[in-house]
This record gives sequence, C-alpha cells and structure tokens, in this order.
Amino acid sequence: MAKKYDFLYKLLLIGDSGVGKTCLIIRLAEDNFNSTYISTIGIDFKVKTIEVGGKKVKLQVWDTAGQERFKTITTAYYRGAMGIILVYDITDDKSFENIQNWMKSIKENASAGVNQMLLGNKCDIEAKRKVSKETGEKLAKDHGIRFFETSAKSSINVDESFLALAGDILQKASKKPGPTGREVKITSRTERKSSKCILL
Ligand SMILES: Nc1nc2c(ncn2[C@@H]2O[C@H](COP(=O)(O)OP(=O)(O)OP(=O)(O)O)[C@@H](O)[C@H]2O)c(=O)[nH]1
Repeated sequence: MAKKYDFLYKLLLIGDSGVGKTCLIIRLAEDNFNSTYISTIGIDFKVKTIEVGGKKVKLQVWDTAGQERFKTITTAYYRGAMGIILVYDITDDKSFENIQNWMKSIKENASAGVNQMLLGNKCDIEAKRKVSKETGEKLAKDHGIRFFETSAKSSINVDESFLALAGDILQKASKKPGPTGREVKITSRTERKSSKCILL
C-alpha cells in the first residue's frame, strides 16, 4: 500500500506538569479542549498529517509527563525526536524559570542540533499573566529558537506553531531555502489518530 505521507517527523513536548502539553496536542490532533486535568502518566502520542511546502508531513507528537517522577522514562524519548517543544504557562512564573532546566535536559539527552521551539501557553488568561510576552521572546531569542504564545483553550497559535516547527525541520533537512512554516497552510484536518503507549 502506498504511503500516505512524504515525511514522518517525531516531535516531543516537554515542560512542567500542568502547563498544558496534553491540551496542546489534543487541540492540534483533534481540535478539541477539555478543562478536566488528568496528569499524563509516562508518555503518550497522537498523530496529525499536515502539508508543508507541498509535502505531506505526518507529525507523530509525543506527550511527556511533566512530573519529576517520570523523568527517567521521558528523557529516554528525547534522542529519537526531530523537534522538541518546550512549554511553560504564562500564568506560572515557576514553569518559566524551569525552562532553563528543561533546556539542560535537552542538552544532556537529545541529539545535537535538534530543532527546538518555546511556547508560552494559556495566553487566553491575560488577567493572571505572570510572564510577559517580551520575557518569553527574549529567552527564545537568546537560544536562537522560535517562540509563540499559545492557547490550547482558545485555539491560538497551535496549528501555526507546529507548522512553523515542521517547516524548520523540512528546511533544515533539504538544506535549501523553502517556505517558512508561517506561510504554509494546513491542508489536512482529516487524518487524526491517537495511540496510547504508557510505560508503567
Ligand atoms: N485557560 C487555559 N487552560 C489550559 C490551557 N491548556 C491547558 N489548560 C488547563 O491546564 C490544565 C493542565 O493541562 P494539561 O494539558 O493536562 O497539562 P500537562 O502539561 O499535560 O500536564 P502533565 O501531564 O501533568 O505534565 C488542565 O486543567 C487544562 O484544562 C489553555 O490554553 N488555557
């Protein structure tokens, strides 16, 4: 049977517990949101096929548990990732401070030169904001990585950020100038699948 995609990109979301990693993936893969908080146990993934620069790219997005007790399990998945998405909660300054630790963990566990992106999630709750957009932007700039403020709840910048990262990976792989992720349109919202893979 012919493959339904040109490339398969493995992406990984990391960040403190409760910042909204699972909700971002559910918004991306199922265009849905649930305010009930069920903390991830171990690791899980969902897939979504998008079109980037005329190519069908299947995103396999791995959701890691933010809790410290799962660290040994989750860091084992860093090596196979082509893109790592660091997530903090704009209403929780501790989750932003911890991004430094998550970055350290990438250095220790991921492949050198892995594409990275920083997301400040929950930007729909402006009244409770603790981390300014400029602060987030500066950290990303200092590390030469992309930055978006997102809301899984209000569907702000979720598709856009994943498209941008996929565009970066594609461009890096082809090593020639191509369209940036921002310019690329999602052409498929139909192929959405999920799979559980809990390692406990
Ligand atoms: N207002 C708002 N709430 C959000 C948003 N994203 C997630 N939440 C809420 O934040 C809580 C935690 O979300 P999760 O996606 O489970 O967080 P997580 O980072 O996967 O947490 P762990 O699995 O413990 O690592 C849930 O109650 C969500 O409903 C958002 O964009 N806006």
